Amino acid sequence: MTDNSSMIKQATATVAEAIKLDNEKEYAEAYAKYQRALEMFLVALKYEKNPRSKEILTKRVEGYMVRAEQLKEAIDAERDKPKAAAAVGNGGGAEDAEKSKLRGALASAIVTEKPNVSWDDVAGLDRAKAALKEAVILPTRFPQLFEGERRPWKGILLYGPPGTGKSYLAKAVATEADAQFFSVSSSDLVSKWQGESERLVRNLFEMAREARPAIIFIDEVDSLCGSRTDGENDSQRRIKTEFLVQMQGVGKDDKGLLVLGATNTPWSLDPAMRRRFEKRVYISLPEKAARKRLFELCIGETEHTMTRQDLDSLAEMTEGYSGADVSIAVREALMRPLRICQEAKQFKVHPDDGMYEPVPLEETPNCSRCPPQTSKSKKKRCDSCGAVFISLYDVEPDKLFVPPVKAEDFFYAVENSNTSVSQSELGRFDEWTAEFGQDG
Ligand SMILES: Nc1ncnc2c1ncn2[C@@H]1O[C@H](COP(=O)(O)OP(=O)(O)OP(=O)(O)O)[C@@H](O)[C@H]1O
Repeated sequence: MTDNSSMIKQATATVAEAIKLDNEKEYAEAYAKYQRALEMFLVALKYEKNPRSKEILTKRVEGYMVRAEQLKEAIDAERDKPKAAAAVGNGGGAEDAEKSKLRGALASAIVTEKPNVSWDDVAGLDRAKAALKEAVILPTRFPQLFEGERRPWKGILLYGPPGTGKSYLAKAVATEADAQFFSVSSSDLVSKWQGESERLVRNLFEMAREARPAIIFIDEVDSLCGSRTDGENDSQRRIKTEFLVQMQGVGKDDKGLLVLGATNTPWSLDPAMRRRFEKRVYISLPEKAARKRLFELCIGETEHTMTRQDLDSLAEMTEGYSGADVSIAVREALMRPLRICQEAKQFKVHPDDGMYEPVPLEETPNCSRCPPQTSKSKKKRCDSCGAVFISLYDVEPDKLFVPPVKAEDFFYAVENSNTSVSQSELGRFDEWTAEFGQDG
């Protein structure tokens, strides 16, 4: 018998015990057994090669998850009853204290304040924006659009190469949505809260449910729900199971709760997890028009002397760049005037306002009559053109004229930069999109 079939056999035996306990109304024990069985089934799923068997197994796992979720709700409700009574009597018990400790820990792992990124700050990605608006804006603003069988998306996965704006888009959702936003990095959850993580996950969902309408954003969702079970320890498996159970609840009847996930490696997601994200949107490298917009956004209000045509050429030259690559090239270009200031050995004085403008090193001297700055001759001013031979630190701070950034600064920065995403990586995303996703 292969290892996998023995794992399935064990899981089946454990689930049989869970069902028996369930029938005997021993719900807490039944829940624990279901969880254990689910952990084993998930490992088995990972190693199952036969697509048909995989599908059957996934359906079974989902069925058990539904039951585990129902039991959890019943157990929680039962547990809350005496707690509510105790709260009336003496202000809460040990369980409350533990819960608030966990929530305190969680508060440091989640970001709830609103960022300041609007839809317009995100270049391109129109279909992704439309899907997110459908999920988070329309249901609260126009609930009548979601009557009958038309239900908003409950789980959306943003996937794509690094630096394409997945987290940035999530920030736009947080800014624009009229909902409480909970943002967690799953690598943080896993690494910082080992042992506690599964309860933290449960509390995270509880807090979000209480705060509905709410959005839970999980960055690097693959590190929480990946299928790479090699080296995965018990605690990680339990987090994953808890997450799947919670997500199953979201898929069912959690009105007003959206789970937004982001990953650079969608293929490493557990199949069961992948199905929880019913909408999977590819956040691809930006097209030319989006790259042009990215240049504009990254330059913002900074003074420059570029024409529309220069911008067009830059957008053309940066094919294959991610949004993050473009923003790094722009930052590089924006720094070039600072370098001119720092390197300058000569400044021109503006006759109208007395401001000092640095002369780029390669353009010195300013005129043919400028005195040479040798060890013998140290004349500080040119009588002919008025250039002054000083360094940046000799200029009064309020007299410094900052040279605007020029097109050549951008061309230089782009020519000296690189794309961070390889063709082979892109191929992998295309394959995954064809099988499981859709273009953003
Ligand atoms: N479409 C875009 N519009 C505007 N800015 C973008 C866009 N894509 C990337 N950027 C810029 O690049 C930076 C990095 O993007 P972000 O962190 O959102 O990428 P990511 O896809 O989440 O990457 P990773 O997967 O590595 O976390 C952003 O802070 C933003 O400045």
